[in-house]
Amino acid sequence: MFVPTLMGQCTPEQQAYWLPRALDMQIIGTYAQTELGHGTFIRGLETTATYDPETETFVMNSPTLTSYKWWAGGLAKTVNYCIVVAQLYTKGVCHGTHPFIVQIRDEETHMPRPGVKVGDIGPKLGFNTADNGYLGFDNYRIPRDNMMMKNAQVLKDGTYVKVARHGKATYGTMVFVRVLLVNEAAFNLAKACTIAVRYSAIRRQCSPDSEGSELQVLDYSTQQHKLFICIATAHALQLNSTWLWKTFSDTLAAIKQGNVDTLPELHALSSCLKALSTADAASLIEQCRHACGGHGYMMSSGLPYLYAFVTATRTYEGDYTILLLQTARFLVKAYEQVEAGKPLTPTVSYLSQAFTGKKLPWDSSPDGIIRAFQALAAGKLSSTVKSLRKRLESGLSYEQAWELSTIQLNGAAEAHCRAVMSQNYKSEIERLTVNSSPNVKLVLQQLYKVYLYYWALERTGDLLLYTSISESDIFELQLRYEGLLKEIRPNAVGIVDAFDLRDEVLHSALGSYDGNVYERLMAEAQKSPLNAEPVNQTFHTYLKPMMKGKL
Ligand SMILES: CCCCC/C=C\C/C=C\C/C=C\C/C=C\C/C=C/C(=O)SCCNC(=O)CCNC(=O)[C@H](O)C(C)(C)COP(=O)(O)OP(=O)(O)OC[C@H]1O[C@@H](n2cnc3c(N)ncnc32)[C@H](O)[C@@H]1OP(=O)(O)O
Ligand SMILES: Cc1cc2nc3c(=O)[nH]c(=O)nc-3n(C[C@H](O)[C@H](O)[C@H](O)COP(=O)(O)OP(=O)(O)OC[C@H]3O[C@@H](n4cnc5c(N)ncnc54)[C@H](O)[C@@H]3O)c2cc1C
Repeated sequence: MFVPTLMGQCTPEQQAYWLPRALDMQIIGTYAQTELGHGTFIRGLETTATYDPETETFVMNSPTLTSYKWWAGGLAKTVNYCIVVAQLYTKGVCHGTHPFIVQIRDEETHMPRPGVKVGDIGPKLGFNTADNGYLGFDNYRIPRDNMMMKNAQVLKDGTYVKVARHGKATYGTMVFVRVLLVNEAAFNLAKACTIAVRYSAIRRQCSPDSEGSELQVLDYSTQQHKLFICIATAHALQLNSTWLWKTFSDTLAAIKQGNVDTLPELHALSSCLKALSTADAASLIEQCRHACGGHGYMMSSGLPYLYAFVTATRTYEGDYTILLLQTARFLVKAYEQVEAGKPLTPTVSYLSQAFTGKKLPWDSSPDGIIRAFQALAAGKLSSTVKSLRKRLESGLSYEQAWELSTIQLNGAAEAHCRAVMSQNYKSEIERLTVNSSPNVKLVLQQLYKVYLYYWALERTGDLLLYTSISESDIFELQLRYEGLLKEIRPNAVGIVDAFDLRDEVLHSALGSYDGNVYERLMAEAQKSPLNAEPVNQTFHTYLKPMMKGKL
């Protein structure tokens, strides 16, 4: 995040100085925004940068324990510079949070600079190869030029000048990384399902009739139900990530031309897609582990590591709930635009036809299911706005009414995001397979249908509320879903092979291409230090004395 922030928040002159040094690794940096006391609420950060016109420096301070920076990757022992987000004070006025480039260690000795307190935050659920750190300042001075001045400047005399056209321009790196994380979620989920599907083709368990041989566990319908949604979701996330990247690039190009009109929609999209893709990837990776039984619990399966790595993405770069609430803000505004008869931006344009007051007629075709997801999102949004307004009418402030409605707001944002993802999944497959063979088309269509049927069946309660779906429609959809799993089964291993992930990347005894699962599990077990000697010394120190009653 260090380099993208240099690119996004520095003036051209600052970039010319800092970027070559960072890209050449002459300096190593990190992004230190979160503090012990605040991560989500950026405006509540406590680190201060107070401008002193006498010396033309900023004085950095950590006034409280909770103001210590906490979490930045590589901060503890690796980096010598970091981007510090701090409350800017000049001429006695606080201008809110701004980013600064701060040298924290000597470039030769790597010793922390006087006035800098830096260390490691300790072991975590995962990410233990990263030295996430803490950082505090005691009247530590940095040159005025180290304020990142693309979006706001402090002149030599201390005058504050706002440059950016959008109030949240300094949040740009977070938006960029949220966009990248959707791709990251797809990649890691593809790894997990490659491991679990390959293993399920090797693993045999139980024989339906006592005479016959044991079945590959991949032949069980419940196993297919666990795994094929993982494959389908990996594709859904990958295609949505490519689409989101294009939306991001288009917005960035517009911003460079001085047009910030599409930023709110990009923020709403990157927020909900980051939230849903990381949450879905983490829970489906855990599902892949379940699908591998006991061996999935081994570190050598690769799955615990993948889970620990990906579950963090649900939190960092904006917590799941917080980001869905950002999308909800955008949706409530879109609702008001529909009421006022104003035009809508592309990804919410479906709302303009959605508030008919009638249930959408159920249609079980893929397009029909996508329309149903849209109706569901619109229905939830409409009920949420009603709740919000009822609370306002009862005399509550907007903030109070909003807070009480946040469970529903999150539900509406999740439904909206699912509708957007489903629509993109379908249209991207159609776009990308125009020249593909009929077989490739067929398989990809089977996968997106799995995605649509799975989520329709997961949301039958909502569909009953907002569409005319009947009990027999649900029954018919369930049978269709189960039939689809059987159609996919013969190609399942081929489909995950097509992710084209090398054994070195999978790093799994269960998921290697050659399928030598048991040999690899045994070889990995041999690496345990406990296998280095026939009798461990703890036998003599503790067990034997205990057994002889001498402890
Ligand atoms: C290139 C390198 C990265 C590679 C990554 C790729 C793959 C990963 C692979 C491996 C990973 C390895 C290492 C990475 C590990 C960890 C890195 C982690 C880093 C971090 O976590 S950095 C810290 C991130 N912190 C957050 O995300 C904090 C979350 N909080 C916020 O974003 C905001 O504070 C908020 C909660 C959204 C709200 O802010 P606030 O100032 O209070 O504003 P509001 O009053 O709520 O809203 C006002 C207004 O502004 C709009 N808004 C808010 N944010 C944005 C935005 N970003 N852009 C545009 N507009 C925004 C908001 O919608 C409101 O608009 P209104 O019109 O409704 O008023
Ligand atoms: C592995 C990892 C790496 C990280 N790397 C970095 C880094 O390099 N640089 C950096 O600056 N930060 C980093 N972070 C910090 C990360 O960005 C924050 O942890 C994240 O933004 C969440 O903020 P928080 O920890 O303050 O959670 P909190 O905001 O305290 O969240 C706690 C709970 O409260 C809820 N909550 C909070 N506010 C509200 C609200 N307004 N409405 C409803 N619910 C609310 C949340 O949903 C959550 O359930 C990293 C974190 C992790 C786990």
